[in-house]
Amino acid sequence: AQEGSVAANPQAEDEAYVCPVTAGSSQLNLDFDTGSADLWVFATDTPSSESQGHNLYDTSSGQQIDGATWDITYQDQSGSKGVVFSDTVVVGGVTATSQAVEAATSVSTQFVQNTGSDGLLGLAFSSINTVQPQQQTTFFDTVADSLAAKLFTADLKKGEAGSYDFGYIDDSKHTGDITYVDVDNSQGFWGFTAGGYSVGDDTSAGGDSIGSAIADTGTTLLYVPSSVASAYYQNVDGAENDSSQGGYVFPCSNTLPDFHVAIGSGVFTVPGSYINYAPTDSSGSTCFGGLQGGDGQSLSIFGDIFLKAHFVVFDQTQDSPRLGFAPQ
Ligand SMILES: COc1ccc(CN)cc1O
Repeated sequence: AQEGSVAANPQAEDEAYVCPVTAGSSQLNLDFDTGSADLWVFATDTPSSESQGHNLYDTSSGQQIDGATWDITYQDQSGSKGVVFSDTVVVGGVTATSQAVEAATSVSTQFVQNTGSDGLLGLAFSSINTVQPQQQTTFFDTVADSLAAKLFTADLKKGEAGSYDFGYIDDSKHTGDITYVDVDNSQGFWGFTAGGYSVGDDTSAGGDSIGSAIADTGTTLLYVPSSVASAYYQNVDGAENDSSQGGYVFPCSNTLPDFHVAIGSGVFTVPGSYINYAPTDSSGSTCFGGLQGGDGQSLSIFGDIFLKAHFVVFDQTQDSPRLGFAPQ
């Protein structure tokens, strides 16, 4: 049975986490994204005007899947599209033979400009893979039956390398028990129900329920209902929701309060220091919040700001999928 571990390297400001992957004969740094289900890469098929500075997948090592194409658009309206090859993909020693590797023939500027990422490796459910006419499986689904245990874990960290493990739980990476909650994968995501929340020294997480949420390693920040974000920033001197900046900003001199949320039988904390995300400009006087209100969409997105404070188990060992959360 297979098992393996790969480093999750933070990009600047923990904007995304990239992991070394071998696809065919090519070494690539891919953004592991539990919010999508396509493994797509910058490739020798990508226009050179769009691929400068990126490691490229050499499509000559793969077998092109005849007639297969893909086209993906993300929440932030970035996206890419292209053709599909079958090749061997290795992550932390775990080998997927005949894995669909989606080679980009067009990539949006956000990805072109982020030369630290050579593509994405989707870890959501294969039901939302965009390849047509035959939908393909994610890396995890491709190897799942060969793993010692049908699960993977994410141990992302603030400002330093963490890891993704496949096929086993490394109990040295978490403290205390793992709290498991049911997953609703009807929309292809690792969906769960978040309970009440609280702010600062009140660790009760007794407030209004946050509701439906997804665990999304491919989203940088933590997006909650606007009422929750508003209640949080009532506790931050000088905070304002500045549409020209894209959300809540505040004087960087603040010490931000912790954010606590009930999930299943547990209460999970995001340190206030994690919510003091980054300065909005080089003067460093105004800072952008790591916790933001959703733009009206119904799902809360528990992105890296939340995930990097915890050890998270993405578990398909049971009859239905579940998520596990533990303090690191
Ligand atoms: C533009 O950068 C990205 C856009 C979308 C995703 C997937 N949530 C990951 C990214 O790194």
